[in-house]
Amino acid sequence: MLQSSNLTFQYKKTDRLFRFPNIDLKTQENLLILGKSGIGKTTLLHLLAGILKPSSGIVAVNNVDITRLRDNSLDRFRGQNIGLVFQQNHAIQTLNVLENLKARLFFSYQKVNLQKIEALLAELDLLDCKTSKIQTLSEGQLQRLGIALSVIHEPELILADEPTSSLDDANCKIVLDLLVKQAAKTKANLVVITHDHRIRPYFQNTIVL
Ligand SMILES: Nc1ncnc2c1ncn2[C@@H]1O[C@H](COP(=O)(O)OP(=O)(O)OP(=O)(O)O)[C@@H](O)[C@H]1O
Repeated sequence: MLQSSNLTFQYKKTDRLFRFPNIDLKTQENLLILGKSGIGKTTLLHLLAGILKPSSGIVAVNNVDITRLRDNSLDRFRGQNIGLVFQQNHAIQTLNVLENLKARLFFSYQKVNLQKIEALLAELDLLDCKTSKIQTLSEGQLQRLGIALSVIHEPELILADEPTSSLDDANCKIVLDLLVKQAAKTKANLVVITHDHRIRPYFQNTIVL
């Protein structure tokens, strides 16, 4: 469950104060946040992930107000409860696909379960490249690895930043289907921010910033 209320944010040395609409998602509900470039979508996503601290307001993930957590507790909470899908690939280049997923579980304070990793890789059509180095993967494989890294630890909340904007219609559908399916499997809230209106039909809730 994700809630935010009265969220405002101001970057240091700037005048602009962002005010964001309240969010209240029940278990398994998903949310699409739409808005034009520069409106503050990534800023809001970073507030929901606890990467930025708001100037005011709260963000509660599974009833924990993450704005009140101190650095170590916040890192730990985020590692265990939040999965982030970035536009750019965030895999560790010196590790192969399997090692990246093992590392992700390790940093989430979870036991490394090879069967679980391989099952997810098979679902995302990545099993054949489990020992491949990151720099040898195709764009599509990298994208699917990004999804694998964001869900392997079965987070309560999956946050995705523009996961489809550079994709053609066929790949856009593949990525969205995977995200929605993975979120449903672990009963997670899925929040996607984008300016890509093609993905609107996938979502129960939409906020336009
Ligand atoms: N670290 C920062 N310091 C000062 N201003 C910033 C910082 N990061 C972002 N901004 C400004 O805040 C505004 C909102 O940025 P943000 O990245 O949240 O927008 P966005 O809606 O995600 O845009 P886009 O769709 O282009 O990625 C922009 O005007 C940006 O220049």
